[in-house]
Amino acid sequence: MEGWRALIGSGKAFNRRRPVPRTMETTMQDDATELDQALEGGGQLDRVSIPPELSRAFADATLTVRRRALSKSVVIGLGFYEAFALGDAFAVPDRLELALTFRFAIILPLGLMVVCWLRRTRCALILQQVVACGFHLVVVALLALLVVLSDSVNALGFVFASYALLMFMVISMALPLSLVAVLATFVVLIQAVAIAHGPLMYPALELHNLMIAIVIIGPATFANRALENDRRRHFLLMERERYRQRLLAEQRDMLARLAALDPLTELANRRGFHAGIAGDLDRLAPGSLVAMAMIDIDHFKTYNDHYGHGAGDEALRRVARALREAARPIGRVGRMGGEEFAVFIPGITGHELVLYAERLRASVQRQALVHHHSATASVMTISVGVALGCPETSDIEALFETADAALYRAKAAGRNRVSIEDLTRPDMGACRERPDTG
Ligand SMILES: Nc1nc2c(ncn2[C@@H]2O[C@H](COP(=O)(O)OP(=O)(O)OP(=O)(O)O)[C@@H](O)[C@H]2O)c(=O)[nH]1
Repeated sequence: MEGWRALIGSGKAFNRRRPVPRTMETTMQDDATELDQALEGGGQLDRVSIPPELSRAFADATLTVRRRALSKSVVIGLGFYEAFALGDAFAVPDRLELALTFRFAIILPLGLMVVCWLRRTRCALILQQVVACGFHLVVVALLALLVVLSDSVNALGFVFASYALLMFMVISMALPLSLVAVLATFVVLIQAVAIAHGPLMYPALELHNLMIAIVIIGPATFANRALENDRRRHFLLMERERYRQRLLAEQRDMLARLAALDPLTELANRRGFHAGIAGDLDRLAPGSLVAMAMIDIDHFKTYNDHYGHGAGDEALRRVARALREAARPIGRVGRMGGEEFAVFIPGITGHELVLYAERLRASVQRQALVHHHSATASVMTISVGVALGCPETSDIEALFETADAALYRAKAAGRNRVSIEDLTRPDMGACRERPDTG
């Protein structure tokens, strides 16, 4: 059987592939175009829009990144809060004990609890964002309390620290802009209260508070938006790449199928037919026989000459349909070129073959395609040459050649008939026919 496969070549997969509906390909092209458009839109400040049907996928794809950003911001924030304990001696010398209590007895355990919770929880992202923001706001509130309670002017340094903290939160936590607005409002209000009750009774400080807020919140929001746009662009690029890969694979499949198909009759062409035979041989039970039928339409040239090429094409389609029907369920039909067809019949016995070949011949005659210029009959007919062989002892080339010779004999004997050559006869090979159970 090896020799057969070697001759048939490697195109085995073509026939087994499922046809892809044209609509799927078109849809994927449309999707890729929509993604192109989405990628083109959106500058640094304009939000890069995600097509509505992808918004869920985008949310899922960025969920891990956003969750990680939250716990990272709390961990990094904690590092800063504890490290800056050293500055308390300078900022609030009169409230040093309270400041250290805030940092180590409240902020540290609370922060650790929030980090643990953020890493474990699977609750809605917005809730996690609110909790993480809440933690940072507690820190801002405690610093503000120190400003209020301390008599040291240096305590006002905590106002600046709070704005630095706000900038860090807005940039690092991948927050939605609505939450950024709420967060910023809280920080500004807390600072306003702290300044109003702080150690320096200087009304202009409130104005400074607002100016600092604007200077900090503006660039921080810009950075937040730019990072969000980067996340969106990255997602869209990945999606577009995925669509294009799928489209390419579908187009490759379609090309392979087209390369194996005869466009006129939609039967396998010579290449597809050979590839199909390779698959049939793979599935063949050991010791089984196979047959090849070569089929040629009788007096097709005169049919073309008298009825025209268009009618000839239609006749070829009708013959192909008739053969495909008659060859079922075991035979594989292909168009070898011109008005020549072939049927490969795996797992058939000599006795079955006689009837099978006759069925092929009769199927075309039954079409009753009027052919008044045929020297054989008044309707279109075919001649069939069949070779029965054993894959273990003879090769596919020999089967084709023998079937061709049988076809020649059928033509010479008057056409519209079947001629069978048996390569499994004791003098020609070692295979034996299975007992005919029919
Ligand atoms: N309409 C049409 N005609 C085709 C096509 N391919 C080949 N033919 C014609 O098929 C005819 C084959 O003619 P011949 O090879 O002389 O055979 P024949 O007339 O059938 O004679 P016998 O086979 O000896 O019975 C030629 O006229 C080709 O032009 C095709 O795709 N469409």
